[in-house]
Amino acid sequence: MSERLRLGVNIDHVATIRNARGGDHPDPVRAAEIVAAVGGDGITAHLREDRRHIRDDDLKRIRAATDLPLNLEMAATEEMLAIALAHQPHAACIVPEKREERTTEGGLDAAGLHNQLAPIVWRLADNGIRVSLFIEASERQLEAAERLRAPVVEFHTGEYAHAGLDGDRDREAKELDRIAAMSRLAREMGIEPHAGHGLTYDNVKPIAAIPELAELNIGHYLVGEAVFVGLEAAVRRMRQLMDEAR
Ligand SMILES: CC(=O)[C@@H](O)[C@H](O)COP(=O)(O)O
Ligand SMILES: NCC(=O)COP(=O)(O)O
Repeated sequence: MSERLRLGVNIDHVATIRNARGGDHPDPVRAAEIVAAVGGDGITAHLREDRRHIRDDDLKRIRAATDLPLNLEMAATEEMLAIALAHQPHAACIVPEKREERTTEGGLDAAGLHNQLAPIVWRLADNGIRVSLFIEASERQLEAAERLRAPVVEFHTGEYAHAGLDGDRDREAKELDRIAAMSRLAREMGIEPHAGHGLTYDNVKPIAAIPELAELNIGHYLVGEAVFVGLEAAVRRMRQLMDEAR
């Protein structure tokens, strides 16, 4: 099952740089256009409740500027549901959100939050939006995703990335094994597995080599690299590493 692994580029942190000065530059829409031109498979944007990077009008402009599928990352709230229904992204990835966190620290507790998630997941699905759940790679969370009838899960690769940064090879290998095993299980359950968070040129290949994974979403590192080499070159290089891994 080693189909071409899709690359969704998360452009949140182009907006972070823009917002540092409160103006219009750099525009995440321009980033989305570059991703489309260079052969990226999708745009990911996380409309945080505090609007620290992507803002509501960015979604509208991104939708208008490119035909690439938009994967909207969102908290499971009525406010975000209404925004998703208004903008009709290709996919909505439900993520956990804490106002005070620096970034998304862990996976969504799809098991513990079933009753809160179900109406949101099902209304998105009823409106033709492909729902993904951003979860830890665990059997419990996969079973919860199955109960919620989510067609897609995205495994949070943050722990894998942190283990690598800490130089803890055992933990890194354990995390990788866990993501690989849960990717296999997801396929057995008929759920399409994706992965993302904290992926870089250095750590992407073992993840990209997991044959069951259909998509990676990568953002912060690519935007950081783009400062040095440009977004086009950064996306091309990531694409090349992903292709080499398969
Ligand atoms: C859910 C997720 O992993 C992304 O949203 C990504 O981390 C970029 O957004 P933040 O840096 O705001 O978490
Ligand atoms: N869902 C993960 C994502 O979109 C990108 O995460 P990161 O590469 O910005 O850490």
